[in-house]
Amino acid sequence: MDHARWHTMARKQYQGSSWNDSEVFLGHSGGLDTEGNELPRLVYVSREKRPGFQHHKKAGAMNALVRVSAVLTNGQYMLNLDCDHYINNSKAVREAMCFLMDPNLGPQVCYVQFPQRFDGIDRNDRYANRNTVFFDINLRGLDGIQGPVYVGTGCVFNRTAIYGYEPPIKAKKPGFLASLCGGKKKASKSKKRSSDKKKSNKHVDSSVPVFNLEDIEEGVEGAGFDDEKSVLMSQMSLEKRFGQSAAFVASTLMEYGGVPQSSTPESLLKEAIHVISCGYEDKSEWGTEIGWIYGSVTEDILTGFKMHARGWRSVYCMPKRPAFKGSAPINLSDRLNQVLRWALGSVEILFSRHCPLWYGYGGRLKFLERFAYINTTIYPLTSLPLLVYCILPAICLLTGKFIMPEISNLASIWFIALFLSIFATGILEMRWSGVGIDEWWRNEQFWVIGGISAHLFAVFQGLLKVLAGIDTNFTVTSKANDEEGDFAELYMFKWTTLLIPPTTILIINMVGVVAGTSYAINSGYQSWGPLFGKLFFAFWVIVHLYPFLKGLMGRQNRTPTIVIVWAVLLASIFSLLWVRVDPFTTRLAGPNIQTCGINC
Ligand SMILES: O=c1ccn([C@@H]2O[C@H](COP(=O)(O)OP(=O)(O)O[C@H]3O[C@H](CO)[C@@H](O)[C@H](O)[C@H]3O)[C@@H](O)[C@H]2O)c(=O)[nH]1
Ligand SMILES: [Mn+2]
Repeated sequence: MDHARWHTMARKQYQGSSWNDSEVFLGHSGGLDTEGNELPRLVYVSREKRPGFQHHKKAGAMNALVRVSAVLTNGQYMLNLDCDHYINNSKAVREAMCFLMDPNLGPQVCYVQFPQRFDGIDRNDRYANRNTVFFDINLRGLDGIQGPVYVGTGCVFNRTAIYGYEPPIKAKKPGFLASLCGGKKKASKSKKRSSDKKKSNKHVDSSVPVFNLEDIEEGVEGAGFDDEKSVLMSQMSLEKRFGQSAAFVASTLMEYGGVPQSSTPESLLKEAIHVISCGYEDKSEWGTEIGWIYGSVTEDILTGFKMHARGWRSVYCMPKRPAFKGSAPINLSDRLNQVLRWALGSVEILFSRHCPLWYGYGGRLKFLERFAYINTTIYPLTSLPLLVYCILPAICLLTGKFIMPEISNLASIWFIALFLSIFATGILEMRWSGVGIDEWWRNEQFWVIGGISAHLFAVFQGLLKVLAGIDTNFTVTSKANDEEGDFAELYMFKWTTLLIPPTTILIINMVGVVAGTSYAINSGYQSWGPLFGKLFFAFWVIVHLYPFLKGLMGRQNRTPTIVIVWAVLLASIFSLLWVRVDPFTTRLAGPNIQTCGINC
C-alpha cells in the first residue's frame, strides 16, 4: 500500500475511533527463525473507550500500548512513531541501540530521540514547517547538557524509564582538579558521593513512592524474596502503582524483558485485553507518575521532563539519512493551529504542578536542562512584548511621535553588547549546525507570525483553563495530502480567528508607512531624518509578516495580488512625492512653503 493511502487509513482509524470494545489482533503465529525463535509479528490494538472514562488521547493510547506490549513480548526497548510518520532508514533502530546498549552510557539513557523530518513541504518552506532551527540547533545543543526534550515521535525508549524508575547512580569519575588535589579534597569528594547516593533514595516528588531499580532487583534476587509475606507486600504496592494485572506486574520485574515461558497465547491475549480496558488505570499511577504523563496537550514535553527530573539523560541521534519522516500541515491556518496547540501545551505545563520553574528541586535535573525546559514552556509569553513591538512602529508613524527613549551612554553600551552577542550567537549556531541563512530567516519570520497569533491565543486559553477550568480540545493537525503534487494545500485558505491579529498589525503598519511618508512630504525636509528611523521599524515588522501576507493572498496564478498591493502602495507614495516635493524648483533654503496646500 502506498504511503499516502496508508497514512489516510491510519488517520481515519484514530480519528473515528469510537469503538467500545477492546481488540487485540495477534496476527498469524508460526514463523520461526533458523534458531527456532519466533519471528516478530504485527499486533493491532484498539483500546476500549467509553463515555465517562477519560481516554487521554495520544498519551492514553501510548500507555495502553506500553501495557499490551509488556504482556505480549516485553521488549526492553520501544520505538514510538506518530501515525503520520514512517521509517525512512532501515538502520535507524540499530543506531539507537548503540547508545542504549552502551555499557557506560546505556544504563543512564531514558530515550534516544531522532529529529523530525518531513515530506511534502513546499520548496521554500514558507511557514517554517521543517523547524530546522529547533531540530538542528536547539535539540543538538541540549544533547550536550542532559539530552534533547522528547518531541513525541521518532524516539526509542528504555522501558525502565517509562515505568518511573530512576537510573542507577553512576560512580563519578574523579575530575581533573580532584586528582590534582590532595587527600583532603578526596575526602570531601567521597562524602559528596555518599550524599548523592542518599539523594537517589529520596525522590523528586516525595508524595509518590518511586522505586529504586536496585532495591527491586535486590528484592527479587535477595533474601527478601524467600519471605512470602514481603513478596505479597511488594506485589501489593506494585499493583497499586501499575494497576491490577499480575501478569503486567510480573513483566515489570523481568530484568531483560521477555515473558514467562509458561504463558500460553490464550492467557496472554486475555491479559492484553484486560490491560487496555478503559478502567484499568483507575487508582494507579499511569499518567501521573508512570508512562506518558497526562494533563497537557503536549504530553511529550511533560513525559520527557519527568524522566530528566529523575536523573535520566537522553541522547540525540541524527543519522545522515533521515531516520523517520512524517507529514506536516502546509497551509497557513492549519500551521497556525498546530503552533497554537504546541504553545497551549507549553502554557499548560507552565501553569501546572510540573512547572519547570519550581518542579523537582533536590532531584537530579541539571540546572541548564531545567533552564531549557523553562524556555520550552514559557516561550508563548514572549508574544506579549512581541505584540507591543509590532504595534509601536505603526503608532509612531501614525501619531508622528518617536517613542524610542533617549538613552544614556552606559545603557547604549549594554544595548549594543547584548545586540552583538545575540548576533554572534546566531552566526555561530548557523555555522556549527549547517542551518542555512534562508532557513534561519524563515524561522525568524514565523516566530513573529506565530508569536502575534498562536502564542498569544495560547496564553489566553491557558489562563482560561487555569483560572476558569475551561478546557480546549486537542484538534488533530491537518496534514497535506499532496496526491496531486501541486501544493494545492499550501494555497488553501481557511478562516480562523488566529488570522486577525497579524492581519491587523500588517494593515496598520502599511497604513503607517503611507501616512508617515505623506506627513513627512507635507512637513518638509527636516522631518525626513526621523521618518527613516520610523520607517525602518515598520518595514522590519512588514518583512517579518511577509509570508503571512502571501498566505492571505492565496494562489493567484497570473499576477499575484501581493504585487498589486505593493504596486498600489509604492505608487501612492511616489505620486505623493512627486506632487509635494518638486525636485526642480525647491531651493536649499529649508521647508518648501510655497507649494504647501491644504493642511500646512
Ligand atoms: O487523539 C489522539 C490524537 C493524536 N494521536 C497521535 O498523536 C500524534 C500527533 O498528532 P498530530 O495531529 O499528528 O499532531 P502534530 O502536531 O503533527 O504532532 C506533533 O506534536 C504532538 C504534540 O502536540 C506530538 O505528540 C507529536 O508527536 C508531534 O509530531 C498522531 O500522529 C497520533 O499518532 C492519538 O493517538 N490520539
Ligand atoms: Mn503529526
